[in-house]
Amino acid sequence: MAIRVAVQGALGQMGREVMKTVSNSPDLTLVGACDARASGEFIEVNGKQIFLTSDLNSCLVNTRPEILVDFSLAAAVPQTAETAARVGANLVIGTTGVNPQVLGRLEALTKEFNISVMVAPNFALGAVVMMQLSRIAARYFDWAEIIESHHEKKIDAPSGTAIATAREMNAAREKPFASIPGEAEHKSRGEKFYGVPVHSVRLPGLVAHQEVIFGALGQTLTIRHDTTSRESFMPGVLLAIKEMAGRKGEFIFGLDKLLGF
Ligand SMILES: NC(=O)C1=CN([C@@H]2O[C@H](COP(=O)(O)OP(=O)(O)OC[C@H]3O[C@@H](n4cnc5c(N)ncnc54)[C@H](OP(=O)(O)O)[C@@H]3O)[C@@H](O)[C@H]2O)C=CC1
Ligand SMILES: O=C(O)C1=N[C@H](C(=O)O)C[C@H](O)C1
Repeated sequence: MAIRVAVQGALGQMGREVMKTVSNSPDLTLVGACDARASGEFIEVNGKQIFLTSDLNSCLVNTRPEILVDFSLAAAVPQTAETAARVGANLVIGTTGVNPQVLGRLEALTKEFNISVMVAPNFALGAVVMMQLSRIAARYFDWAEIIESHHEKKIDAPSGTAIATAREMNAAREKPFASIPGEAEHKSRGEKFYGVPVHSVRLPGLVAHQEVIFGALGQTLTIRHDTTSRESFMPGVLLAIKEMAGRKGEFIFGLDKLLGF
């Protein structure tokens, strides 16, 4: 039987792409769509009429999805998750900027309501590989910096991918990354996350890009990933939907966990 899927943030750049992808997938059925901007109208997705509402609770109660996919706003995630948990929908969350306290609450919801939640800062396979390679390189280089570049409409900074990359690079090491004494006085040195300076660029013309630059005596190593279209995220989103359907009481952070890295 096809997996029933609803989308939160349905009118956004990612939400629209996810609705198209889900409705094109023979194993999935798009049953509901929710967005803060909706005013209770039907929208056409691949020839099918889907009811779009700003009332997530009524959307979920009426459509009973197995999975709610969320690409919306970090500030909205706690309420979205509580609402989904109360109707027993599992969550696949791609929204970034979600703080560790909220992640803790999401994990608690999996136990309280016996639902499963997956949060992934990046669903593009290449980005997941970039993070894995950065984890490996972090063991051998004492110096590292991250430059992440995105479209000018991105609200959060730095990107969720950059924060997760820095955290995992730091966790892969036995000692902190090296730094320059007094560098905190210079804003242009970026903001440090887990000891790694992160620099955020926002420009029209960009989609999503990240460079992780490692340095050592007489050499640098650059690991770079470029997203040129939001289609890049869709295979990862589909994998997450299929993997998370039917799971109970699990909390998973990162697509790498589903790829067996
Ligand atoms: N994990 C991944 O692989 C990826 C993650 N992202 C993340 O996904 C999120 C969305 O990105 P993107 O689609 O580009 O952003 P958009 O701003 O295009 O879309 C977000 C949508 O969510 C709506 N929204 C805002 N608040 C709420 C709410 N309380 N309830 C319901 N809907 C709401 C917005 O409405 P309004 O415009 O009126 O605020 C908008 O329609 C971001 O956090 C981004 O970083 C993006 C790409 C890939
Ligand atoms: O907002 C975006 O566009 C993206 N956000 C995610 C992030 O913050 O890491 C993933 C990707 O970089 C695109």
